[in-house]
Amino acid sequence: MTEILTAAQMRAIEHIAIESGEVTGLELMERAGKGVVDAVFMQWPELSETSRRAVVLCGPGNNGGDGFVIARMLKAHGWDVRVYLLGDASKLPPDATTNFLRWQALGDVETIGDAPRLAGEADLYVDALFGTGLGRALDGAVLDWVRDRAAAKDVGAKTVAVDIPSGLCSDSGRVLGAGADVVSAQLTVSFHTAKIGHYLNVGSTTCGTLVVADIGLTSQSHDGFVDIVEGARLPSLSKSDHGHKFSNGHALVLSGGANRTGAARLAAGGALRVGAGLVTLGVPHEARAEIAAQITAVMMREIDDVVALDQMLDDPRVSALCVGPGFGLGSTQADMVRAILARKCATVLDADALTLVAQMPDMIERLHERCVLTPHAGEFARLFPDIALALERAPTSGPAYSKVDATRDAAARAGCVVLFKGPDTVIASPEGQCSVNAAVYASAAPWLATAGSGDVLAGFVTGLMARGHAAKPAAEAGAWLHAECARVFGPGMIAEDIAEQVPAVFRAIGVR
Ligand SMILES: NC(=O)C1=CN([C@@H]2O[C@H](COP(=O)(O)OP(=O)(O)OC[C@H]3O[C@@H](n4cnc5c(N)ncnc54)[C@H](OP(=O)(O)O)[C@@H]3O)[C@@H](O)[C@H]2O)[C@@H](O)CC1
Ligand SMILES: Nc1ncnc2c1ncn2[C@@H]1O[C@H](COP(=O)(O)OP(=O)(O)O)[C@@H](O)[C@H]1O
Ligand SMILES: [K+]
Repeated sequence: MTEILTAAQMRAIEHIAIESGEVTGLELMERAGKGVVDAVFMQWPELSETSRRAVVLCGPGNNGGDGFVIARMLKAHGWDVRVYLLGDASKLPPDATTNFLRWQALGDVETIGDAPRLAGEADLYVDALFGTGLGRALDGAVLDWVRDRAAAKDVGAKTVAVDIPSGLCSDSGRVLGAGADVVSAQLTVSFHTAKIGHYLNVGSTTCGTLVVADIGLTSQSHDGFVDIVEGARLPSLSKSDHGHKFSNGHALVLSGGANRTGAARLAAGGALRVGAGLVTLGVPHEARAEIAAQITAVMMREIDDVVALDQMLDDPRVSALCVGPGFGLGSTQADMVRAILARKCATVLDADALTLVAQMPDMIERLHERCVLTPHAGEFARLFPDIALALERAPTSGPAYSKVDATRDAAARAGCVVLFKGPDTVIASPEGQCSVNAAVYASAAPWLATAGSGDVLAGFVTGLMARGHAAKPAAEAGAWLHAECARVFGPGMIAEDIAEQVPAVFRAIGVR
């Protein structure tokens, strides 16, 4: 998996490289500037054909230093470049000072308040105001500029953000301050590796296209780093040539009563498609006929109460459970969730099961390391109201509390894996290992926003756990497959279509 970093982790990597003598800060800044200019010409080849007008906004730190490098390089391409500085040049950090002086030998530096902002005033705006060092909300002349640019309706102009759009917190993808004031970029060029904030919250909608420029730093993996889930790096999902159905696991999906069995059927279909050897729907008596009419390969067993459930769970071949989709919120359902948790079996808790856990104070303690909770934002807020509040409160300073922080805190409290859904799905283990399944940028999967798609995801994760995958890898693989199925199907997809795409997705990633 590819790591994404916090600002502090990036600074540490840079520090180690500089201290070891492998590279100087000035060399890194030069490569960063070149990375941005190369990416601009790659993204907009028409800009390299004739000379253009660039407006470069430089901040008081090293992000501003990158801006001076970019200004110099664009000038070398024959561009008309105007540079605007926020703050006092004498207070720039050393490498930024060097590049400020290099630029000064070529052109003027004006103050930020004078920076052009109206329609037609520039072909390219370079946002080198703040990068990983943003510490508080935009204000003063920068805020005015950002608001004026947003209002300018300047269709021809392009904006490239250096490292991250200014105003966006690089650890959380949240805009600092109570408003939504952030530079809106069509292209963002980050360095070495993407930052967590490029993927979470509004990060992906603010950055435009995200390009990561290699600046020659070596990767330094660390246990605490957050990963992006990638199809090419999933655990093997192939079936053994010599297996039989039971060796691929038996998943039990509990259904609700008559007229609300669709969710459990979607989950069961998902579990079967990802390769569980058998899938049984546990069905209350009143829903038997309804379900029987609508299943074929999925099996059915009547389960009306805890006694019947316990009998089923006495079969050691049942290797994973899914409870929650369309399940109901009555006392029988609550007792069944308790009975399931007592078994310490691989279990996905979704939808109504999450609401039951949130309603019963004793339930959270019963969760265990083989459980996966799959809340959307509303369910998350019911389960972990204080954590959700911290995530909703407008951040006044950076780094802001992020969805990664929230999911890690929730997993630690619950003592199990939490998969916090959304285009930026975050998966965390109680030990703090964390990954993001990012259905954004080129991997966007907007058609997943459809009724029942979460039920299919719960089924995918259950099926993978039934096959023997541990909770976190199953959650990661399930989330990735879910989004990839939606990408393969494309527009017009409904929940029933998701699992149908599994064969194509499996073939594409070499599963056999
Ligand atoms: N790491 C690497 O390997 C490489 C890093 N590189 C580049 O360095 C960038 C990081 O540089 P950085 O650490 O100097 O931080 P940066 O984002 O320039 O801002 C800090 C300054 O802004 C100020 N400030 C903050 N918020 C503010 C606000 N709202 N309003 C007003 N002021 C505010 C803050 O002031 P203070 O909070 O201290 O008062 C401080 O002066 C990184 O994003 C990348 O572009 C590349 O060159 C190559 C390799
Ligand atoms: N815009 C989107 N882009 C990518 N994935 C999305 C988007 N909207 C929703 N999803 C995914 O779709 C699923 C929806 O689940 P959920 O909210 O539980 O819906 P339901 O209860 O209708 O099944 C989650 O896996 C979520 O991550
Ligand atoms: K920036």
